[in-house]
Amino acid sequence: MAETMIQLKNITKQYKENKAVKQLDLSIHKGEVFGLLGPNGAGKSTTIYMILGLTEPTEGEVYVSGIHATNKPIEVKKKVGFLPDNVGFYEDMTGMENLILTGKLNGLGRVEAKKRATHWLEQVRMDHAAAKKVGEYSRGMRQRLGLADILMKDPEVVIMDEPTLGIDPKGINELLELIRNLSVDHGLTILLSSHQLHQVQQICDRVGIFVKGELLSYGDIEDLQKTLLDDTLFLYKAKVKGPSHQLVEKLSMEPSVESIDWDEEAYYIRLNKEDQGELAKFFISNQYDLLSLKRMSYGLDDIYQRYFEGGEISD
Ligand SMILES: Nc1ncnc2c1ncn2[C@@H]1O[C@H](COP(=O)(O)OP(=O)(O)OP(=O)(O)O)[C@@H](O)[C@H]1O
Repeated sequence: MAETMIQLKNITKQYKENKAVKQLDLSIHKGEVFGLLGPNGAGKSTTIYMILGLTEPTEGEVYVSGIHATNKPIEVKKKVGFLPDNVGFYEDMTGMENLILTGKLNGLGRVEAKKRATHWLEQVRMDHAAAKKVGEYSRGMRQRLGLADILMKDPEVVIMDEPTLGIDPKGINELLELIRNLSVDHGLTILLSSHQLHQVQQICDRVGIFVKGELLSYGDIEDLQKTLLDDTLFLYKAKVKGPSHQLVEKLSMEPSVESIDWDEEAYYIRLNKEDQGELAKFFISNQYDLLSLKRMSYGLDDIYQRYFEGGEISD
C-alpha cells in the first residue's frame, strides 16, 4: 500500500449559510499526480487552502506527510510547494535572480542557490530565458518559473491551483508534460486543481470529480466511468433491416434487458450487464436481419456534460 502524503478526514468548510466543502474524505499517495476537477465554485480552492493550513476546516482534519495542517501550518509549509494561479515575482529582476533570491530566503548560500536555480531552470525548460526580466515573460513562462521557484525549496508535495489557466494550447501541453515528468523523475506528489477535465486527466494518475462541495467520485478514468455513468454503461445500438414486428415486445422479455429506445436509425438497448453475445444471439435466433450491433461508448465528454456543464464554467 502506497504511503499517504495528503489525508483529508471528513472535512467540511462552512462559510455562513454556504457549505463550500462537505464531509470530504480523500487520501493522496506518495508520488502520484492527483487532479481535483470540478466547475468553478465547486470548492477546489477552499480544499487546497485547508491542505495548506491557510484556512481551518469547520469540521474534520487534514494531514500532510503525517503533520496536522491546522495545528502546524509552518511545518506543513516546509513540505509543500504551492503554485497559486498568479505567482508574484520581482518583475524587474531576471528569472535567475528571482530564483536565487528564493534560495537565499530559504537559507541557501549564493553558490548553492545559483546551482539549484540553474538546475531547475533547465528542468522547466526556461534556461533560455534565465537572463530575461520576469516582466517580459508570457503567462506560460511565469508558470514554469513558478514551478522552478517552488522546487528551489525541495518540497515533497506540490500543489497547483488551476495551473493551465490563461495559457495557450502549446504552453498547456508543455506545462502538463513537465508536471508529469516531475512526478516520474523526482517522485513528487502532485495535487492540481482544474475545471478542464479533458486537459489534465491525461497526466493524472487519479482524478476526483468535485461538484458543489462534494467529491462525487475519484479514481482513474475507468473508475469514474463506472461510478458516474453507471446507468449508461451497458447500452447497445442495434440496426435491424426491414420490418421488425414485435421486436420491442420480445426484447423486453429478455432477462438482461433493462430498457429499449428507438429512432428511425436504430434500437438502443440497455442491459444490466455486459452481454453483447447474448444480445446478438437473440436477434439471430429470432430471425431478425441484424445489420450492426455496437456497444455505445461513454467517456469524458459524457462525464463533462453531465457534471460540469451548467456549473459556473467561465471560459
Ligand atoms: N472567504 C469566503 N467567504 C465566503 N464564501 C466563500 C469564501 N471563499 C469561497 N467561498 C464560496 O465557497 C464556494 C467554493 O469556492 P472555491 O473558490 O473553493 O471554489 P473553486 O472550485 O476553487 O472555484 P474557482 O475555480 O472559481 O475558484 C463558492 O460558493 C464560493 O463563493
